[in-house]
Amino acid sequence: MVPARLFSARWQTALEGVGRWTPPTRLVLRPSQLLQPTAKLLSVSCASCAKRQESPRKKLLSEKKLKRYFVDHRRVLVRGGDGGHGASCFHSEPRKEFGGPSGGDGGGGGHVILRADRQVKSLSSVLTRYQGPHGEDGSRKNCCGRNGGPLYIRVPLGTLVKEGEDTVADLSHPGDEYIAALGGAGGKGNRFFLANDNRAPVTCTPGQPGQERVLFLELKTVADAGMVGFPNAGKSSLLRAISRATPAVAAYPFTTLKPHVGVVQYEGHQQVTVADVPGIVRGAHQNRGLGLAFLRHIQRCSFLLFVVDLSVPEPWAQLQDLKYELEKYEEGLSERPHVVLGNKIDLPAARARLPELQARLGRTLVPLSAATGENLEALLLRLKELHDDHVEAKQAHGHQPPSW
Ligand SMILES: Nc1nc2c(ncn2[C@@H]2O[C@H](COP(=O)(O)OP(=O)(O)OP(=O)(O)O)[C@@H](O)[C@H]2O)c(=O)[nH]1
Ligand SMILES: [Mg+2]
Repeated sequence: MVPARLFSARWQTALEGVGRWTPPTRLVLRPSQLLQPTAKLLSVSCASCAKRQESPRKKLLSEKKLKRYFVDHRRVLVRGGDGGHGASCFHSEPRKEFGGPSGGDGGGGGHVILRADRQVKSLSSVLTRYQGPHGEDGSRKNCCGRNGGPLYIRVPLGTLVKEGEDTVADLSHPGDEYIAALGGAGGKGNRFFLANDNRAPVTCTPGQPGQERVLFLELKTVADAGMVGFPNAGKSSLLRAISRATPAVAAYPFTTLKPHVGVVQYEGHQQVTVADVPGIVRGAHQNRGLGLAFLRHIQRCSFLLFVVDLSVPEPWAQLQDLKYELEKYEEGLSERPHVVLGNKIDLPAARARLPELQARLGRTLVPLSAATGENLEALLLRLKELHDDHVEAKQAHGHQPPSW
C-alpha cells in the first residue's frame, strides 16, 4: 500500500470529490524502492555499501553476434601425414664388422578424422586446412620410426561430408567418425630387403605421401520438429514458451538469424527437440530472404510445425506459400507429418479469422497464443503424438528413418 503522505496536498485536494480514484501505475512504488533513499542517507548497513557479489553469468550474445559465430558450411582441405622414410645402414661393431643391414622402417603418417561431438554447436571452430602428423623416419639399429597419431576434427552432430557432388558421410550420432584423409604408409628400411641371394641390400623406400582431399562440410540441424513460418509469425516466442531455449523475440522481421534448438521435456524423461529456424519468405527457394541457407535445416526434421500468424488478413495464403517453398526446395518436404499452429489468437483480429481457417484445415490446426500461453497444452500433446508416431515408424523400419 502506498503511504498517503507520498502525494502532495495539491494532489489530494484535486482528487477529492472525484469519486473512486486509483493511483496511476507509474506512481506505485514498491516497498524496497521506498526504503532505498533512507538506507543510503543513514548508511548504517555495510552490506549495502559492499560490492554486490553476483555469481558470474555467461554473457548473452546478441543475435547478430551469434550469427557471426554460427557457421553452417565449410570447405576444408585435409591432408594425411606423410609416411617416414626407411633407413639404409649397416650394423658394425668391434669384432663384428659386417653385422648386416640394420635400417629401420619409417612410421606411418597420421590420418585426419572427423568426429561428431555433441559439445560442438557449429562449424565455426573448423579450420580451412588440416595436415595430419607425419611419421618419423626409420633409423639405425633396426629402429622403426614412430607413427603419426590421428588428428581429430570435432564437428557438430548432423554434419554432412561432401566431396564434389557426392555425400560421403553423415555424422549424425555422437562419436560417429569418418576418415577424411589417410596417412601415408611408412617406407621400408634396407633390413626389409635382406634375402638369401642379397645379404647386403642398400635399397630402402621413401614414405608415401598422405592423402589429400577437398571436402565440403555442411551442417543440418538435427531436431525432431522444425518450425516453419514467415518472419514475425511468433516461432521464437513459441519455442520460448514450450522449452528453455531463449531465442531473441522482437517485432521486426528476421529477428532470428540462426537456428535454435529447444528441448521439450515430457514425463518419464522423454524429450522432443524443436528447431526454430529463421523466417521463410516467398521465393526462399530462389535464395530470397535468408531462405536457402536455412531450408536445409528443415530438411532434417522428422516432422514440421507450420506457424501462421492469424492476425494477418489471409493466414491460409501464408500456409500455401510456406508449403510451396518447401516443395520447391525438395519434393515431398511439405508432405511430412505436420501440424499447423495458428498463433496470436489473443488478438481480436485473429479470433475473427479462426473459424474460416479451422473450416479449411480441420484437426491439423492448433490455435494458440505464445504470448498468453493459451492452448499450449494442445501443442504439447500433438507434438508428443507426432513424436510417438515417428518412433513407431522408425522401429517398423528397423531403426531406419522412414522414407518421406
Ligand atoms: N499478441 C501476440 N503477439 C505475439 C504472439 N507471439 C509472438 N508475438 C509477437 O510477435 C512478434 C514477433 O515474434 P517472434 O517470436 O520474434 O517471431 P518470429 O517468427 O520468431 O520472427 P523471425 O525471427 O523474424 O522469423 C513479437 O513482437 C512478439 O511479441 C502472440 O501469441 N500474441
Ligand atoms: Mg524468431
